[in-house]
Amino acid sequence: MSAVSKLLSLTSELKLNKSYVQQIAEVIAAVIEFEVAIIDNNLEVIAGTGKYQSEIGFVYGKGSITGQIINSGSNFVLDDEPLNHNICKDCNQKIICKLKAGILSPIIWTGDVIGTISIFAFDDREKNELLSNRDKLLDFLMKISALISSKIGENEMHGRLSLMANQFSAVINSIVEGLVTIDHSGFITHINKSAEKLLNISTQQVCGRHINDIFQGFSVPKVLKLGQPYVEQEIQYINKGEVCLFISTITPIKTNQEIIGLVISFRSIRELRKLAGRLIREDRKYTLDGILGTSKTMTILKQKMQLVAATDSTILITGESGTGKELFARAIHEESHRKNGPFIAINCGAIPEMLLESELFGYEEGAFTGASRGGKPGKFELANNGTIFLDEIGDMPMHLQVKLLRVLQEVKIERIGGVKPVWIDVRIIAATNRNLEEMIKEKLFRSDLFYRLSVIPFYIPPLRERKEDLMLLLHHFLDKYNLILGKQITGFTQEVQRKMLTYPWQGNVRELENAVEYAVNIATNDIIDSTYLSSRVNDYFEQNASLASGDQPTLAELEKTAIAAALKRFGSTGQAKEKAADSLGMSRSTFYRKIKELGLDTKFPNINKLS
Ligand SMILES: Nc1ncnc2c1ncn2[C@@H]1O[C@H](COP(=O)(O)OP(=O)(O)OP(=O)(O)O)[C@@H](O)[C@H]1O
Repeated sequence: MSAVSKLLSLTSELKLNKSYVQQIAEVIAAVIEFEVAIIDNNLEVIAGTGKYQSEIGFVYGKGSITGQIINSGSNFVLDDEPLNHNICKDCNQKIICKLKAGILSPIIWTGDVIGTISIFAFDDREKNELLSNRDKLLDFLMKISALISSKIGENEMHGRLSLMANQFSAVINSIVEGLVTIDHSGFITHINKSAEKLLNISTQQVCGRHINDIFQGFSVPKVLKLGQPYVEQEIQYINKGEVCLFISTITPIKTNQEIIGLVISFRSIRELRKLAGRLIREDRKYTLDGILGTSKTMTILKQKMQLVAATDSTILITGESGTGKELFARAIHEESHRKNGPFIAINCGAIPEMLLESELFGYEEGAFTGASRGGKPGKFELANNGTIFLDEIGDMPMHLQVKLLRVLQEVKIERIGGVKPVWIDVRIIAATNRNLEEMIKEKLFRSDLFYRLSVIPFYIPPLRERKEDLMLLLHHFLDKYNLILGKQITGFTQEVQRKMLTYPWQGNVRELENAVEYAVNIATNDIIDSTYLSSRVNDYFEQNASLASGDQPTLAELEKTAIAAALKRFGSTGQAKEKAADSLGMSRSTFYRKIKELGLDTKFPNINKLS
């Protein structure tokens, strides 16, 4: 017990062990036939026999002999009646005290006097006996006193150990890793809560079983022999026929250089992969560098976006669905000085017209039936000091287009039912996959709003127009889903590549990613062939049979023909090659690499002839 808690509860060490000290008192009294008293440092009688048993709980005064022994910490032999003895002069009990003689010994624990153990004589026969054996009895009491101290130490240690064990078990059970401990023969001694969950097994079912009944993939004797920790070992657990793979770390438990067991900590590989996939995705997300694309159009797009990110001008991003409009909008926000402010996205096409106005501009309390108490801020207010992304702006109803135009002109909003304007500092990025110019002609979109929004217009070309990006994305998504799903698929057959390059990808990058995820999920080979493509993709080629037929040139052939044609058209000087690369939407370095890979530079006689 700590000093603080002892003070708070006023519980002495002796009192905490009172049943033990009472037993001691009774044993001594039975052996030496004197009355025994054990009194703590609060001068309270904790245990005793005869008169002292009935005094348990009684507190003596400071002037009592015990009080003085506790103060001095020395043994004492009372060889006369209290009234005649100097030590008893300040005791408030001395008039009624019937003592004839006594021997007192302090109980010392961790250097402090925590009480006394005493034997007393109450008649002349006892007095003679006690005094004639004083040395032996004192020695005996000192030994008993030491015994009590060691028992207190033992109990305290036991208490501390069980507190530590409880804390340790709480820590062990709170960690996400599964933990299994085994003894030196490989029998399981303990598992934590996470292990119970991961193995779908209870402690009772598993403790006492051999580790190799549970895990396959490592040899206990080998680990015990080497005595080295094993890091990131793959181990297998078969649960009702289903194989679960874990990554484990195996650490020997040593005492005095001897290995007495092992701790196996493990995590599900599947979960780790999911985590890695998420981290990769999140890490890469939302910066212009993180947007994949090396085609000329994408490279220029990213450069321009980098430049305008620094300004506050309104941006309109157009492009088919799934081309990455929101991704670009987020990246612009991240590259801007507003990056520490909020990025608020709202899909104007997905919210019912009735709600869109209040979602955008908020409302005051009582603005309409059902309006929340205290009102509600709209997305514009929430985006203050940041960026608002108005997705599917082409779906915004006409009356809200008017209101939005006013916001753009006046940089302030009014909540529905509100009277005072709220000034906002928000950058607007709008996006649509609709042709706003056509909509203007059909009077479905306001031209004044269009011009206000498209201060800086960006068009993201569809995937089918940037084949170089398509191949890059294809392999990126293959790596990503290999990692997430724990597969080792190495690539795509020529036929699949050709199909991927020919398929129109109406859903663009989103659709491509879904197609790869689907294929990696169901593939059982290490290469993706046409059987692993979704029926949507395969149906397309069934309906357009000629597109995917074997008569079609391979990807490499297509590339070779395109590059050769460009070289033929522009020539093979440095400047000409640059123009040729431009015309193919390829970066210069890729173009040079391809020429080399395809053997076009020196081995293509026509080119040299034409240049
Ligand atoms: N260049 C790219 N690199 C990596 N991932 C991309 C790229 N372009 C798009 N994606 C991914 O494709 C998916 C669709 O992107 P996003 O939502 O930005 O498209 P969108 O044009 O806004 O679509 P919609 O018009 O349907 O709202 C997202 O998962 C995005 O991360």
